[in-house]
This record gives sequence, C-alpha cells and structure tokens, in this order.
Amino acid sequence: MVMANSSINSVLHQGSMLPHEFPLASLQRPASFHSFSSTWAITNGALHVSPKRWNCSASSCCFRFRECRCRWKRIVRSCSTSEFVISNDENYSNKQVVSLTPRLYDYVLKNVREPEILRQLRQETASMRGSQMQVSPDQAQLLAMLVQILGAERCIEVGVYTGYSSLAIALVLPESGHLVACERDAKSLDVAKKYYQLAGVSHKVDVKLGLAMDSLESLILNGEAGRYLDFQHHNDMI
Ligand SMILES: C[S@@+](CC[C@H](N)C(=O)[O-])C[C@H]1O[C@@H](n2cnc3c(N)ncnc32)[C@H](O)[C@@H]1O
Repeated sequence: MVMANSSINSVLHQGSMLPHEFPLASLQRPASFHSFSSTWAITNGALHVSPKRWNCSASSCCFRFRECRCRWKRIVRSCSTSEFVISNDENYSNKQVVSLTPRLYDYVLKNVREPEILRQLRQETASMRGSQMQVSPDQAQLLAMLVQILGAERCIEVGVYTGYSSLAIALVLPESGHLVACERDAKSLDVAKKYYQLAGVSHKVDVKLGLAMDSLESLILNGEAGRYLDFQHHNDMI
C-alpha cells in the first residue's frame, strides 16, 4: 500500500464509538491518503467486497460495529466454500478476487509477526469481558505498518480497551512520538497502562481516562486543532 502524502506525520485511529457530532475535522490536517476503511474491509473478511457494495465508511463501521460483524458473518458464510468471488463491480473489471476464506485467514494469523509483548497482552485479555472488541494481530500489524509508512509522530486512539492496538502503535512510534490514548473504562485502561510500562513505551503514551469527546475537546482547547489526520474521513486512495 502506498500513501499519497509522505509528509503526513500524524494519524488518528478511531477504534470506537464517538458521537457523530464530534468535530473530528478540527483535529485533522487535510491530506490525501489511503482510507482506513480498507483496514476494516480487509480485516472483517471482506477483501472481495467492493468498497461501494460494502457501503460502510470506516466511521460508520465503528458506530455500527455490531451490524458490520453480522454482515461479516454472512459474507464469510457465503464465501467459505469458494476460493474466489467474481466481483460484478465494474471498478474491478469483473476480475476474480481471492476471498478471505477461514483457511486463508488461518494462514494470515499464523504468519503475522506479532511481538511477544502483544501476544502476552492478547492472552491476558482473552479471558476478560469484551475481549472480542480487541483488534486482531493482523489488524494491529496493519495499523503499525500504516504508522510507519506515514512516518506518523502524533496519534490519537479513541477506544483503547486493554491497549492492544495502541501498544502496537506505540511500539513503532519514534522515541519522540506521541499517542493520545482515550478510554472511558478505568479497569481496562489499567491493563493497558501495565503493558505500556512492560513494553517500555509509557513515555510515548498520554493516557486520557474519560469520555473521548471531552479528551478531544481538551486537545483542541490546548491548541492541538489541525495537527492530526483522520484515517477515516479522507477517502483519497491511490
Ligand atoms: C472496540 S474497543 C477498542 C479495542 C482496542 N482498540 C483494542 O485493540 O483492544 C472500544 C473501547 O472504546 C471504549 N469507549 C467506547 N465509547 C467511548 C467513549 N465515548 N469515550 C472513551 N472510550 C470509549 C470502550 O470502553 C471500549 O474499551
């Protein structure tokens, strides 16, 4: 994946629900880049579904995550016996596209390079309530790769849970990098903080306990407006 703008150095990862009315645009720096919605498309097993038919922007994916998961289950069921799906979308010139079958996804998961500390965090979280919310290893590594490709130095995560995706990001941020980690649940944030510490990245993470909207508003009040790029609301792809 190639990013359109190599000068981008801030990203915003919205891992969760944020009220629609929040002025995310105020934290964004206009730029052209690959939409984060593709992350959802890929990791939700919809590699073969055209963006149009997926018809679900990344932001609405977050807001309507349950709905997307149901749709994902339907997609997997409908394609699991077939290795290929013919896309009718003229954007793909009706080419055959490899579908993400359970077998293929097993292969992806077996081969993803997951740092040991992330594996430990995933194991610790597995028995916790809400563990299905955690991003998968391939999702986290894709996020980390995006951060590296963009050369991101400032990131925001809305919805940290126990910190799997934020830790993946913090691990690849430069020493001077900065991640604002917003989470309303103190208990899960405690786990995240423990792992930032264990991984030696605490100095890069600014943990914000509370409603993300308040945390983001305080960033704006502190003059951070326009310093972050929103993965989810720019759809310029190359
Ligand atoms: C999908 S999980 C995030 C998973 C996380 N990215 C990971 O990889 O483990 C969503 C999280 O967002 C938090 N959350 C939901 N609404 C929130 C809000 N308005 N402000 C702050 N946190 C919120 C929830 O408590 C939950 O932990």
